[in-house]
Amino acid sequence: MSPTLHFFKYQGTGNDFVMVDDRAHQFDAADHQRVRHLCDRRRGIGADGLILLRQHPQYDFEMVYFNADGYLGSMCGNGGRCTVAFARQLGVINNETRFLAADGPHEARVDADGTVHLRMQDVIGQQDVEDYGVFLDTGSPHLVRFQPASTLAELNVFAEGRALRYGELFREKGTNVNFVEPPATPGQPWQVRTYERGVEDETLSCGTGVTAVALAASRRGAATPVHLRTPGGDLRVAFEAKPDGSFTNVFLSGPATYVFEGTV
Ligand SMILES: N[C@H](CCC[C@H](N)C(=O)O)C(=O)O
Repeated sequence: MSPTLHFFKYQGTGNDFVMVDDRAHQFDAADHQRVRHLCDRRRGIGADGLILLRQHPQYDFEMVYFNADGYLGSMCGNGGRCTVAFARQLGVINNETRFLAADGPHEARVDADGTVHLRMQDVIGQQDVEDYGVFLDTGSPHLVRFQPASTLAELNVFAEGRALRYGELFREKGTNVNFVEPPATPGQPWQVRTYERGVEDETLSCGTGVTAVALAASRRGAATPVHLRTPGGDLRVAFEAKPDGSFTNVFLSGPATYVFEGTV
């Protein structure tokens, strides 16, 4: 039997997380089965991932992110914003912070309306992958596929995303897969649906995913900040494109909301 656990539930544009105040480093991160169980929507609390907020000697806190499959994931953008809101709720930070995540240090700022602006790592560049789309690493690996007009709503994201994620090209490490519909008229948002590695399903939104989409869209004329619409809500990505094809000052902005808490 695992010891009693007090948890908090957060969501950011419908990407939902079990959050644990593990400042004391007591949660067994190697217990994949327990994490998977807690994220199970029928047998547990239910979430796309679980996040530990841990104390760190050099940063305000450390964010340790697990996918719903129970294993440590790479960077999670929506989870990062939620962890910042959680740290604020716990009184660990005020409105600005510097914290550590799987891909290195991040800075964030919280507006009066609760919007969290999360600084992502610089992105080295983007790679065209045959007919598959554009590949970028925004802290997590992402394939970006631009779809023809008016096809995104009907697309079978689960089947198509899964085939690519387990396909020949990405088999070893897998990838997240984002399907994008450019705006029909200028000023409208870029629409995005994402199949997530580690959740192994479509989620309502993926933060590192929309970041990848925004940077890929910048090559197709999207100006910073890019407005993106996921099934779970709207996000914005601001960036500075450098002449060598890399990106710096990348910020992911959007809501991060407390849902409930409990004990299991
Ligand atoms: N939902 C997350 C992405 C998690 C990446 C994860 N699925 C992995 O590939 O390890 C986000 O908002 O950025």
